[in-house]
Amino acid sequence: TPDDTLYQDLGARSGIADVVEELLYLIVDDDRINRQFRGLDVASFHRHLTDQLCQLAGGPCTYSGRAMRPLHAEMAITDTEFNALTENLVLAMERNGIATGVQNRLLARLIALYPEVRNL
Ligand code: HEM
Repeated sequence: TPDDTLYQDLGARSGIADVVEELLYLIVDDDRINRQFRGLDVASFHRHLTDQLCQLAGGPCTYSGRAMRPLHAEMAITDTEFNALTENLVLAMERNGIATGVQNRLLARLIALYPEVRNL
C-alpha cells in the first residue's frame, strides 16, 4: 500500500481543496503575481491544482491538467514570483490549521517541480 500519511495529515481531498480555495483568494489580492492569473478558469485551476497536490501527497487522485513545463514556460516566472506563490500557499495552509511540519512536508515535495515551473 502506498504511503498516504501526508495526504491524511492535510485533511484528505477536501482539506486540500479548502487550502487551494484560500490560495486563490490570496492570489487575487497579491499584486506581485495576480497579473499572471488574469482570465483564469478558476474552477478548472482549482480542480487541477487540488488533484495535483492530492497526488503529490500520496492520495488517491490523478492529475489531469496540462504538463507543468510548457504551461508555465510562457509566463517566464521569476524567483520572486515563485516565492510569492509559495508564501501564499503557506499562509493558505496556516489559515486552514495545517501544522507547520505538515506544511513543510508538502513544500519538500513541491520543490521537485521548481525546475519545470521556472523552465530551467
Ligand atoms: C511549485 C509551484 C507550482 C505548481 C505546483 C503549479 C501548478 C499549477 C497547476 C496544477 C496548474 C493548472 C494546470 C491546468 O489546469 O492544466 C497551474 C496553472 C497556472 N499556474 Fe502554476 N504552479 C506553480 C507555480 C506557479 C507560479 C509561481 C505562477 C505565477 C506566479 C503560476 C502561474 C500559473 C497560472 C497563471 C496558471 C493558469 C494558466 C492557465 O490556465 O492558462 N504557477 N499551475
